[in-house]
Amino acid sequence: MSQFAVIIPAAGQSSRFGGAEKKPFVTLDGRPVWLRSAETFWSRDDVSKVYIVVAPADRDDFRARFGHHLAFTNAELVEGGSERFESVANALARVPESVPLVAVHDAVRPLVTPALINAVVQSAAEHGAAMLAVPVADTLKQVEPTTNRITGTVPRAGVWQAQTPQVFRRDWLAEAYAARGRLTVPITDDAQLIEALGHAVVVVPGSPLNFKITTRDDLELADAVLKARAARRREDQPAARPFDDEGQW
Ligand SMILES: Nc1ccn([C@@H]2O[C@H](COP(=O)(O)OP(=O)(O)OP(=O)(O)O)[C@@H](O)[C@H]2O)c(=O)n1
Ligand SMILES: C[C@](O)(CO)[C@H](O)COP(=O)(O)O
Repeated sequence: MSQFAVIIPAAGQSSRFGGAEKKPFVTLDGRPVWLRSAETFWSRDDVSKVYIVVAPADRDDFRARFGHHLAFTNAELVEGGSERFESVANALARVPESVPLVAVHDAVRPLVTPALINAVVQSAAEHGAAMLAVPVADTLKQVEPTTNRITGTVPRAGVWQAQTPQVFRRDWLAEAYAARGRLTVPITDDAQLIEALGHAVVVVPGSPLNFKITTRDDLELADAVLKARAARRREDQPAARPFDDEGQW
């Protein structure tokens, strides 16, 4: 598997999440959300470095609360920007040219699995650019925001919901970010910039369980998934063998 750097943007304002605690820093089944996302990467032999992007206002608090988690890892803190793509750009500037691939993974997608990461990194190594996504399952409606009235139904054939990781050749991503000023539409994911360069981005089937924590309900869902996974692991363990009369197995 190709070596790759990982950018974990965690510098957003969590406005849809609400509350005092930003969503990457809340505890999810005993561990911070951002840590669950980052450790799935930094435990891998094929990861060169993990760049954790944190808002300047959160930096000191992050170091005080979570700095010990970064010890003995290949993680580095990077300053975030006001937009997600600015946060990614700040980290991308730190990735050496010698690193062939860069994965960008939302800090608030803590349920990503090694199998999903393997699949999307393998595809990016073959095609230059790949991302996880799931086909839209619900009917999509266009809604007028001031009246909440439906103004149309969006054809969903061929429509997929983007996830992360999104993985790219480092040179393509650097070129795309250098050219991002030419885009006049909101930039909500990194693949959009690669598409604008004219490179094909390959979609790799993700999982509905690799969802982004956006609202409080998502946190509750993520907690339930983790508890269900833990219960399944306990069930899959061989039953402890009883000792015989002589205390022998
Ligand atoms: N300026 C930003 C905006 C977002 N992010 C990160 O990008 C990921 C996906 O963004 P999103 O879910 O939109 O997070 P927020 O921007 O915090 O959410 P909201 O739009 O509700 O404020 C999150 O891990 C978020 O921390 C970031 O690093 N820098
Ligand atoms: C990158 C992303 O998670 C792909 O679905 C999404 O675009 C992030 O958007 P957000 O508004 O920054 O959450």
